[in-house]
Amino acid sequence: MEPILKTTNLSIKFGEHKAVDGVNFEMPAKHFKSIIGPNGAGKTTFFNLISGELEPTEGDVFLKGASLKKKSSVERTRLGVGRSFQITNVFPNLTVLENVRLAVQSKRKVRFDMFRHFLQYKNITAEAEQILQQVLLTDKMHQVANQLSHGEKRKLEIGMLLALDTEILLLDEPTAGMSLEEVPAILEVIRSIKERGDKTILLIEHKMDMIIDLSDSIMVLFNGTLLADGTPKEIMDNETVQQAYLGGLAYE
Ligand SMILES: Nc1ncnc2c1ncn2[C@@H]1O[C@H](COP(=O)(O)OP(=O)(O)OP(=O)(O)O)[C@@H](O)[C@H]1O
Repeated sequence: MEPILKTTNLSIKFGEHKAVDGVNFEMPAKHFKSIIGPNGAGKTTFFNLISGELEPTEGDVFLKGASLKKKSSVERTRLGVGRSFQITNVFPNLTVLENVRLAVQSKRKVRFDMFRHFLQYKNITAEAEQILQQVLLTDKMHQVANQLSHGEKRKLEIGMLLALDTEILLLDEPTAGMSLEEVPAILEVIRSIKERGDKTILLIEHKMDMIIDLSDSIMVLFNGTLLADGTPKEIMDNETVQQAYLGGLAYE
């Protein structure tokens, strides 16, 4: 079966530095793949190349066999490649519900007009509330976004990504900067998305122990190159990975 997402020789140079270097990767639909690798390995740059924020120096990205070379990041989102929002894309003075409602609206490409589209407006609100339930933010629905804790902001980012309803979710370190108490809730949110079974998920995570039992497969980036790609067990048992990465860095 055609992989849903594939890269061929994907590479980008910043000056003389190859941040992503000839990466060939593919994944089937509804698969959960994690990307690990030490600081500066090229993980976020790899995401930026897939989502279209950066243009490759060489190589290409394919969605269901079709080249994305000429597609902007907005077009890629429309085609089904969703990248988690950074909190900077969230309207800080709007409530959590209002933010998610706007993301639902943007997916539906409708203009807000409460009188002419009252029914549609109710549908959008219902969908936004359902998403907030999924990301465990129902009790914060009416709170202004900039008053959320760090962990809650990350849940909101995931909620806004879900609102766009893309087939593929690119999640860049959703637990970054979180306090230890906040981590289980975000992992629960991710697990529940996986268990619904309708998304293809690519997740960058630093902390190996967090993703072992979530992932169908794990790929390891090192100095911009793809060092290994396999089941969690294969990656744990891989000697090159152990030497390059697991020898201390993964649990730092
Ligand atoms: N826009 C840019 N201009 C120049 N160099 C860049 C740019 N973006 C990334 N780099 C460099 O590319 C390399 C890969 O960075 P990247 O952020 O992708 O790594 P990472 O694996 O995501 O690291 P981390 O785990 O720390 O987030 C680094 O050496 C970084 O300094």
